[in-house]
Amino acid sequence: MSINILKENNVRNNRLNANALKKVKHISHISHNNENFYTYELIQSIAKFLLDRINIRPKIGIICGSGMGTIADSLTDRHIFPYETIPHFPVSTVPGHEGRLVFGCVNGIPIMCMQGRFHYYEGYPLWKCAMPIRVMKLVGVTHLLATNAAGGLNPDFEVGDIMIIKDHINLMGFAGNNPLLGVNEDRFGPRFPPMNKAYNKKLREAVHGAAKDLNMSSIVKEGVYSVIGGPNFETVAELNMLRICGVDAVGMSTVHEVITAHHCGMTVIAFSLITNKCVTNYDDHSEAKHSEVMEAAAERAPLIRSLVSKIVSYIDENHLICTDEIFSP
Ligand SMILES: O=P(O)(O)O[C@@H]1C[C@H](O)[C@@H](CO)O1
Ligand code: HPA
Repeated sequence: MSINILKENNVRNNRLNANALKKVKHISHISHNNENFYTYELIQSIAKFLLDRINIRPKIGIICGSGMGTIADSLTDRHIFPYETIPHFPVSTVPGHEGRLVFGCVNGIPIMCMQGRFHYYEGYPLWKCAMPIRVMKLVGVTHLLATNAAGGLNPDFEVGDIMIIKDHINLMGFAGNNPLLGVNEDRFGPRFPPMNKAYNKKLREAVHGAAKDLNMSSIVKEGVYSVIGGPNFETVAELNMLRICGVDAVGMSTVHEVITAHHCGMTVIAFSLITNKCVTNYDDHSEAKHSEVMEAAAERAPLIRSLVSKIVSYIDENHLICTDEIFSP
């Protein structure tokens, strides 16, 4: 390669790096600082910013998993806030996560929906990934429905199955990483929140009921979700270890949101769409791919929308029955 071409390449690379740095600086999201700078008052100001601009008061929050953004697209009377237009919000960087808050209605019931979530592997500390849950809380949301794409580890699970999450194993928590790290904000919840009832039993039963009504019981399962930090998919040995530990599906999200929501007294229901079967055998040459995850999500989009719509109606009609499981902040 001639000296001139090398020089041109250098100039070009420097320009690209400078642009990337500018973007990172602009979105100011790369931080591994353990100090949660989202004070109660700052979260209040974000909630006020949103409430000042919408005329609905949602009690139900939804988080769209990878490739499941059509849940938000199907809301009626939508008011959309791209994350970069909301003060102090991080931005989404993952394909299949549009990166906006969508307010609107499902069956006339007001909803606050994250069309795109934040993952630890994007470079955000967990307290930052989970911050929108506290915004939901101060907007008035009492019930959270979290969805995600996950790899199926239980050999009985097929691609396209939906696993209602009955419990989780917080692997990142085992390593000391938790969205509640740092000084506790008592106005959100207690220093040491219990987690044995994180996934509301009545709502889990209601989802089975909804699945039955929709004739989809055969694809709706229940199980334990475990979170890894990502972004790499798991090794064979890691997956075999998780299976021995009782894990049915593995993913890279949701747990930090559920912990934060349960901490501040929200009632939680969550489900995983099984988008790929985990490779637990060295002779199996298939590999997990994000494109496959997105395809499986697109395929199931209509069924997921129907299920979400049933769950939302159930919560709206019955939400008072769950208040015994809420501890007040
Ligand atoms: O946001 P979710 O948990 O649905 O996304 C999963 C985990 C990774 O972000 C990605 C891998 O394909 O999908
Ligand atoms: N592992 C982790 N996260 C995932 C997977 C997986 O197999 N599929 C979708 N998200």
